Amino acid sequence: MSRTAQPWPPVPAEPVIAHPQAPAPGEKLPMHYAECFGCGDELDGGLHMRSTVGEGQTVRAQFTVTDAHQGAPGLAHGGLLACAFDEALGSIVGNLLRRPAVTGRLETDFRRPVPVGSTLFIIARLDGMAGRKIYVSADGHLDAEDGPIAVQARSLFVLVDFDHFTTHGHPQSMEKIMEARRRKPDRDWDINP
Ligand SMILES: CCCCC/C=C\C/C=C\C/C=C\C/C=C\CCCC(=O)SCCNC(=O)CCNC(=O)[C@H](O)C(C)(C)COP(=O)(O)OP(=O)(O)OC[C@H]1O[C@@H](n2cnc3c(N)ncnc32)[C@H](O)[C@@H]1OP(=O)(O)O
Repeated sequence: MSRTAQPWPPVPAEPVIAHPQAPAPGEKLPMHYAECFGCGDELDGGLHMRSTVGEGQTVRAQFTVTDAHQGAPGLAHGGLLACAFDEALGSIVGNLLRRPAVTGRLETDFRRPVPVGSTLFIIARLDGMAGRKIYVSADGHLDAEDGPIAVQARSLFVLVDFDHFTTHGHPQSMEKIMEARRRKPDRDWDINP
């Protein structure tokens, strides 16, 4: 149970309808961009997270805390934990809706210390949708899928179209992700919703 007093979603929301070609439960999800700090395989210092679709519109992700992730001695830095949740929540939105979206708001409750060497088993879910706003949340269980909850997060993602990335990002980065999409057209996303 969250310690946050506000209801969730904070506005009247409809159930989120997953894309008809969304990956099925059990499917492992690919990285969405090789230079993504959360999932990319080209950044030595990245989190290298991978996720899998779970039952009932959920995504499961794991994040193992190393010495490189410390804030307090021997404990994970809270900002990095928030990043791991942003990744898991972005993954559920991007992969189950197959539409581009960005994080508008992310709130975290840190309920237990997360030591170096431990693994957070994150389960993310789609909570509701209101226009372009997608509400999602996640629990992070310590060291096992049924371990105690150490971190919880709630987030608002806002659907955007691809112009968002061409307008605000770097053209060469966008070309890189578009090339990867061309190589796997079955994994293409719906754009310009
Ligand atoms: C990241 C994807 C890369 C490209 C790949 C494409 C597809 C992805 C597919 C798979 C992805 C798989 C994994 C992804 C993993 C990780 C993802 C990480 C995601 C990030 O790490 S991403 C970086 C951080 N993120 C930003 O860099 C956003 C900066 N920001 C903006 O770009 C604008 O701010 C924007 C676009 C958010 C909204 O701007 P806008 O002009 O389009 O729309 P507007 O302002 O009208 O907001 C519309 C409605 O949302 C409400 N709203 C907005 N913000 C709110 C807030 N904070 N609190 C409460 N409500 C809020 C408004 O109140 C309004 O509500 P209403 O409609 O009811 O009036």
